[in-house]
Amino acid sequence: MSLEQAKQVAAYRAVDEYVMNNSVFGVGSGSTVVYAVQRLAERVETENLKVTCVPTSFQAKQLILKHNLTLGELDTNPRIDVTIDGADEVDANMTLIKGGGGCLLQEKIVASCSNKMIVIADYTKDSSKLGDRYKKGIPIEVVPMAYVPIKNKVIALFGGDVKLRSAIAKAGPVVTDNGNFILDWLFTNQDLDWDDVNKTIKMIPGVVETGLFVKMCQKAYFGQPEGNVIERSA
Ligand SMILES: O=C(CO)[C@H](O)[C@H](O)COP(=O)(O)O
Repeated sequence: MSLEQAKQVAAYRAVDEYVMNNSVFGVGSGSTVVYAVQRLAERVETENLKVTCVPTSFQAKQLILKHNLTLGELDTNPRIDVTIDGADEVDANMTLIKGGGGCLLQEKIVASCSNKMIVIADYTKDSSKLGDRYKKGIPIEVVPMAYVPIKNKVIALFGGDVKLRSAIAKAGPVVTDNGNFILDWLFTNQDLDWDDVNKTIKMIPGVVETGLFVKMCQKAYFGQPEGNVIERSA
């Protein structure tokens, strides 16, 4: 079974188990979420479900519109029943690294407004400790004018290295949906207290959000190479 099929089985399982009629659904971002929205669209069609979808990015909004699902926003739907999102890595304590796709800020806002946050991922995201498998570091969204001092402060506080994320189809840095830059912090100490790290980095002026999701996710589904799905709960 391919990696794509592993993503699909995890996404389908989560949507089948968690999305209910007359509910508000937070739509995460990334390649795995594409399968979740596909499955939701099938269920809306066949079961005539009424679901309002709140996006976590430009990509998520486009997915919702493409499938003719009902688009909502936090102004009108400040409480979300369940958000289903991908992750770059999930550790044994259900701490997540998110933001590989650069959408961490809106993803964290929507997750923070959700009664439940469910992660869907293929088996390569399942780790014991953060950094075991995901080698691109922890994303930090920053106000552009502050990226150099923030980079220096993170290194002074916690070590490792920090890279400004470069765009691929554009010269220069990635600019997020919110007009900010992304720093990727390549940490070397895997035994840090991630709750403390998250809070400390967030206090640096100019930091908008970190890709550390601590105590936010209740359940993760990992699609396996054999086609089965492994579940982990917080
Ligand atoms: O956090 C994210 C985007 O900001 C994604 O959820 C994360 O990068 C996983 O993406 P994919 O499902 O493509 O592996």
